[in-house]
Amino acid sequence: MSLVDAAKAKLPTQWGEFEIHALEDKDSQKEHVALTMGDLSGDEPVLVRVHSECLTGDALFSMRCDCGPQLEAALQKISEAGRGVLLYLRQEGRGIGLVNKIRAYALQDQGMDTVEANESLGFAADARDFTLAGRTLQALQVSKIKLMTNNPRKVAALEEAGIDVVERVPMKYGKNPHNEKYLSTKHGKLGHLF
Ligand SMILES: Nc1nc2c(ncn2[C@@H]2O[C@H](COP(=O)(O)OP(=O)(O)OP(=O)(O)O)[C@@H](O)[C@H]2O)c(=O)[nH]1
Ligand SMILES: [Zn+2]
Repeated sequence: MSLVDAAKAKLPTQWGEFEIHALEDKDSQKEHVALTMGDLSGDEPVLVRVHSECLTGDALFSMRCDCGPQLEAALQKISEAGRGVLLYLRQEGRGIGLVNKIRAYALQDQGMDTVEANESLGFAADARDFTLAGRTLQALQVSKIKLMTNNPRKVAALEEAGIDVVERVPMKYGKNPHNEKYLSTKHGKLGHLF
């Protein structure tokens, strides 16, 4: 497999101590991250968040989306369970990269919704390769999970990749006046369950 669990170390956070795994994807040359907590072996399903990179929302406090609050809520839930995995996948802008995401934001500033903006730039509404999530979990030897998401495509893609998703845990966090239209488009056009 081209995805290698290349290095790991302790990662203390405000939600407790995780183990950080740096994963090297030899195909795309991208470096992904998995934060794990507790013993992941055994038959009990593992609580998992598959999070796509959003530099603006995760690190720069943007209120255009719900990514930052979802990221924090996921770490909180894993810490409460004492066991789980957060995959941080480098799929910025639903796979179109940072520069194109900001171009898409500029089009949204002129009135387009998030799907129209992607399409007008020549991209699919969602350009992510979700098989990566399955490969990452396989690299961590996790096969039975409770998935924290509102996105049914993530559930389907993981099932297709051979991961047993026994439960979907809703992630409704971070709604605000600036992301209302974004969230309603996710629901109306991208199939998110809110
Ligand atoms: N192209 C584009 N990408 C966006 C926009 N807003 C947020 N994103 C990206 O969308 C992705 C959000 O990913 P996730 O948090 O995994 O969310 P999701 O697929 O909506 O599903 P959930 O698991 O329900 O959160 C990140 O890669 C963001 O950078 C936008 O307006 N345009
Ligand atoms: Zn975001």
